[in-house]
Amino acid sequence: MGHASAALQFIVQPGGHLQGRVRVPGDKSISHRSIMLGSLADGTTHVSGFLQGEDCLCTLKAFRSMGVDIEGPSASGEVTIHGVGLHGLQAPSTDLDMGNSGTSMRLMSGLMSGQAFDVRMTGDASLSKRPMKRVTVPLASMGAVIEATSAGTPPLLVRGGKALQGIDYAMPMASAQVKSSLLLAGLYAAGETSVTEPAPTRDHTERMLRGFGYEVVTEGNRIRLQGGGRLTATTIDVPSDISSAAFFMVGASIAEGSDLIIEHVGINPTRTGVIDILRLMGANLEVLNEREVGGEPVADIRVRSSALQGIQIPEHLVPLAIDEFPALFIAAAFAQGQTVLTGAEELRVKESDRIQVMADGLIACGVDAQPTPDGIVINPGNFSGGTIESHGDHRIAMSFAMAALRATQPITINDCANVNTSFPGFVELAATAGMNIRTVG
Ligand SMILES: O=C(O)C1=C[C@@H](OP(=O)(O)O)[C@@H](O)[C@H](O)C1
Ligand SMILES: C=C(OP(=O)(O)O)C(=O)O
Repeated sequence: MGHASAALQFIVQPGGHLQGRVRVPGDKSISHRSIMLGSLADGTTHVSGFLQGEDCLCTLKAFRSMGVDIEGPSASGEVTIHGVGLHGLQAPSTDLDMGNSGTSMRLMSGLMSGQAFDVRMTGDASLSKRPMKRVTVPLASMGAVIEATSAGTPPLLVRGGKALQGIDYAMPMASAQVKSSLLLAGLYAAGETSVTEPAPTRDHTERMLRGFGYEVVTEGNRIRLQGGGRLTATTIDVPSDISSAAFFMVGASIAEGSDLIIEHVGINPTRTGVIDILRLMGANLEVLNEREVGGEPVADIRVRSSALQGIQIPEHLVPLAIDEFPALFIAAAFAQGQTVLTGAEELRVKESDRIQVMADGLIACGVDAQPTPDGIVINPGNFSGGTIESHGDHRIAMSFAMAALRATQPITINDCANVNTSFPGFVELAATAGMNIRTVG
């Protein structure tokens, strides 16, 4: 992981529009969870539409190194997982490399806490700076023993052979990773584990556990399960990732003359904040052909260009669009009037500090962007172009690529190799849809 060149650049020429039909890769959150639960189930789980991004491949390799026989992924994203049962994992002979993936590190912290063996989990430079106390502290209160750096960052050494006890935990931040980590530890804990979220977050773990026949109760913002059950193998059809679709929603909204259909997008209501926010800004988005695929709602999304308005982003939408803010800041930069975001301090602890890094990039392009502790104020102006430092953050890189559609000068984006963590084939797909984008390095 992360061996691709850090010097990879995107060079995007200004102008153009997006048209036709595109299908973006599979959902990252669902792909991770399909490997985890499929590995721990009794029986054989078939996954289609699996995201072959580096993040999910880290999760897949981790389970292979713990003795799970996993076939694929095939070129079309088919994966077959021969589950070993909740107690069938074996000690890996090496550290588990989680690459750039916070989801892998945090969810696995919970799962590994319930195993009979020790595991050491490492990550790349970005992941090694991300906060893990948000999982290690509540897991410790369940009886887990996890060693981290003094700053509470990876590498993490998770000690095995500990008896876990269920807890009733009120999460201090709205995090699906923390919720999922505790629920996965709860599978191994005595009694009930319950997590209360301050605001709804993505519920893929709960849905997928139910899909594997495990009872999970959701009452308002409280989610609970009993330890000691079993998972039964199932079939998982992974929809396209709305977080990847978001770049194209923003690109088609800002680029005059665009008319794009993004196919088979997951529209789980805990993920659709980006649609709500863009609509509040005046975007022309149609949700077509809604259907249910393997327990997750899916639709085609038609996007036509429109004149966007700056808005005050409602705080309740923040967790429902958490990964889409880099793209939404680009939309705001081309809107009429000011956009204000608050209540989004979580953006500072993603693959980069997404508030600061986006503000720096917008300013480099000539836009007035003022970071605040928990958000940003964007005053759209003359968006010229320039050179952007993505800091190895995939979502920063793809967001600025889309900005070129309305910029007046070319945009060069540095350090783009990590686009492969979530969106392999981004450059090719963007070019097919009408962008003038190439890679160098
Ligand atoms: O559970 C998940 O799959 C994810 C949860 C979110 O993180 P947080 O739980 O830290 O908000 C999100 O940013 C991440 O890309 C994926
Ligand atoms: C925050 C993200 O992922 P992770 O936390 O898994 O690294 C993301 O993909 O935007």
